[in-house]
Amino acid sequence: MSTISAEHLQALRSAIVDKPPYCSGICPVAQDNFLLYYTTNGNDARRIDFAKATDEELRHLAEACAPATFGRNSEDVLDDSYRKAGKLDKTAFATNYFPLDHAALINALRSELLHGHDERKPIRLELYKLNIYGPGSFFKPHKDTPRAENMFGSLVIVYPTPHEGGILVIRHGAKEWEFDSGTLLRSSNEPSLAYAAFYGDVEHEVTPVQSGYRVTLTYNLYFADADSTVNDSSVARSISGHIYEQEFREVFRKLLDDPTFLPAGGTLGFGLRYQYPVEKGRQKEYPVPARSVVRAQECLKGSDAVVMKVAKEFSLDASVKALYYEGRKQLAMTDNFVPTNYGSDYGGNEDVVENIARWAGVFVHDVNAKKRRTKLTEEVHWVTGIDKLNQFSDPYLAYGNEPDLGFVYGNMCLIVRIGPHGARKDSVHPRKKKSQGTEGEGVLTTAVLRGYKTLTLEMAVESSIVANRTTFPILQLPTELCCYIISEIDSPADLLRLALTARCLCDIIIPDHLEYRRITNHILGRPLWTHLANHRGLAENVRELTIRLSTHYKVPGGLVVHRLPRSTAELEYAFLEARPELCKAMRRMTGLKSFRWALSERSPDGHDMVWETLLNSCPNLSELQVEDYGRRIPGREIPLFHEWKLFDLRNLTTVKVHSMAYRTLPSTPPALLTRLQSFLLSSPALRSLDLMFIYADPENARTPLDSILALAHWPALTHLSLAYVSCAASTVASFLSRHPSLESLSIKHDGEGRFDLSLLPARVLSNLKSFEGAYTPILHLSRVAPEPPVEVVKFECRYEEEYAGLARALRAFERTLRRVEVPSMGLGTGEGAGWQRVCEALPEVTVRDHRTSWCLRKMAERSGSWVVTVA
Ligand SMILES: O=C(O)CCC(=O)C(=O)O
Ligand SMILES: [Fe+2]
Repeated sequence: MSTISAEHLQALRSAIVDKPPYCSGICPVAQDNFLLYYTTNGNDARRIDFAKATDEELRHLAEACAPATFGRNSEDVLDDSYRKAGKLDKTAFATNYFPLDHAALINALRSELLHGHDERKPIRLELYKLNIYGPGSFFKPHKDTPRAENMFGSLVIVYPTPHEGGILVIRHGAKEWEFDSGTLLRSSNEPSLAYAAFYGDVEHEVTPVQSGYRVTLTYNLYFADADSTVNDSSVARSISGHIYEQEFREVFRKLLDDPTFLPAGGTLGFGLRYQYPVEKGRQKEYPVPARSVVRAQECLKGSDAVVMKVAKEFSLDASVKALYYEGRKQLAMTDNFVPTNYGSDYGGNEDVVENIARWAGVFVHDVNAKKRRTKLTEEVHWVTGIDKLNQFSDPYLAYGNEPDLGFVYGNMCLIVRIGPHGARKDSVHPRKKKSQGTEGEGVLTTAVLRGYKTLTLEMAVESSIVANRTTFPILQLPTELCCYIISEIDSPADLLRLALTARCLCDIIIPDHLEYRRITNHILGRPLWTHLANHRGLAENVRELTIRLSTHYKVPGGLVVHRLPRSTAELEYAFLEARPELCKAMRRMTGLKSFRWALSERSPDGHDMVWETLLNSCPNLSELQVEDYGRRIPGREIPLFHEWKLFDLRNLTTVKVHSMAYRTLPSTPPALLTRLQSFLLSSPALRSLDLMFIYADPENARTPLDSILALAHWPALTHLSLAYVSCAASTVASFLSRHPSLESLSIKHDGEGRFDLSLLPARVLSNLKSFEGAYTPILHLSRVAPEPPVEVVKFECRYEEEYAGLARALRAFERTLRRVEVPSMGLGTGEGAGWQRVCEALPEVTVRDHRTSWCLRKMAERSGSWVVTVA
């Protein structure tokens, strides 16, 4: 563990006391630069020379002015208890003073206000207003309204008209500075103007003028062009800024030389003192912009810039990081913002922040480190605290029974890593060290390595690289190859792990891949379809596309909430309009593997446009999940579900088809089975099958699966879920005997054993881990899977008496059973007592009740002998 004394921290802290967030001074100008022409009634103009203006002339100017307004909540308001001053808009006057003509002033602005990269950027001034503060005029504390993304501050020029008071007070953090233009100008022997320039995010006020007139010109300060820089190295250096920086440098150098200061190395944290932009604005036409901490790092201001500059001079590893909070404690620290909107990838309602730390960064000040048994904890010694300036909150989808929005809170900070005494120049960087080993063990997962090794092998063959091919460092590969490897990785979790091994990978993987791997959108979320259609390279990175019926959706860059049309007719129309755009986007998704669609709209062509697109443009599609909640509308020619081209798709590994399309049809349409049969039988690689068809009379109508199950052989099948089906017991028995690989089996609503397990040979399902079904099949379970690895049983209860039998049947699984789930427990009946019986028979088992958890919780309180989890 690194050590640091309170005095050491204090020494640094006092050396980094806030650098003033403004610059000010006086600037000599030629005698004839003080002229102002202003209109008096819209047509006539008057001339005033501020170098020798009389009181009478100034009073006339004040009378020509309108009362000054100010911005409040994006409105211009007039309120003379807040601001009392006169103003002229820039169309009402002309001056012959142009600040840009005065190199001394501009150089002072650059060198004192701007830092690093920004110091050399060209700046643009925009004249904003003329203000006149007569006796009693003032402007209460405020921040100026930013007028554009590249506006960084304001400049105030004060004419040399005698005045007392009207002091500009600037505040930032707990500090305060004064710019007393009246006194400054009085002290000058040559004709001069006073100036003050400050950052946009600092608070300032003008105290009441006691006597005379204070006349100002205000300017907005912009970067002229964010990408170009001025190649003029003769920028004047501000003496005061220099002294300040020098002091911090000296204190820091002394500490680094001191063998008692972090003898074994360690990490210093600095709260940022200014607010920074983080949006990279990469995806201009798309509403959700990409963010990066690097964007903030490029434009550090004031003391933040000094810390960074000095740390870099000492070759220390210094960078801006993102911090994520658990409650009020910082918990995870990452090299960049981590997209939090992966929903189930983050374990749903589980602790998102903990996962951010585990996957994407390090834990900081982690009180639970022992419990988590993680080595990724980095102790940060905070030199200065973190305030709210750069706080952010990121939404994520929390999956419970219904997806819900959750928020993760975070901030940014500046981190400086320091090496052990004696090797101070080699900064400590735990994560980097890790990835310098063999392919970053423990960070890269098998999927990454698989892609990586395949590639290096291919390269070796192609270019006869023989030596040391398995430790080929990924970062030395040409960018295209790197991208190729990245595109081989499907899992967002793996992508994130790889991204966080190096900043340059982060910049490619997060915005271009991670954000696009899984997309969930409403079909009417058209900006996204257009965006994907226009960006082939990004669309190719989509692996999973979900179109569902909800209000919020995960799209690249974040989550969006769609407001949907109210009426069905409007919705149908909007839907038909949007569908070609969806298809256009899908045509670009050549890497798509999974397509999920929860439908409610019915369409006259059975959505064939969508299925055809999948057939023709998505050769890698292996997963299809369709939930059709649409109703048949009487009198409308709409093809029956089984007629859709959906059933032309082939070679799938996961198929889920739930349809309520037959809710209004009296019985099973035989044609469905022919299409369904050829569809399923041409998917020999099937691993997961989930079928449900509901008919008008769900108690009696069942989908007969005999002909399909008699022929099917899916050697890889592990998951089978069937609802509202029937099949002869002998067919069931032979089908299940042919599928010993099954790990999870669910038979719901089969009308009391129409999918009858009674003839099943003993021990056929020796891999079964999870079973869901009614009472009768559960009674057969212990015979079918006698060496029971069964861990989860879901149960639909129908009669009171069944509980006793259930308790007995489940005892066979006592050793392995972890959970019993009760999907549809009713209230009020004798069920409570029944469940109590089951639970008492299985004291180690968790009972999970999806709907009426309060009922079980009540019982748990009473009995105290069993565990209940609330889903
Ligand atoms: O006149 C000054 O010194 C400051 C004026 C000001 O804060 C403003 O116009 O927003
Ligand atoms: Fe202001």
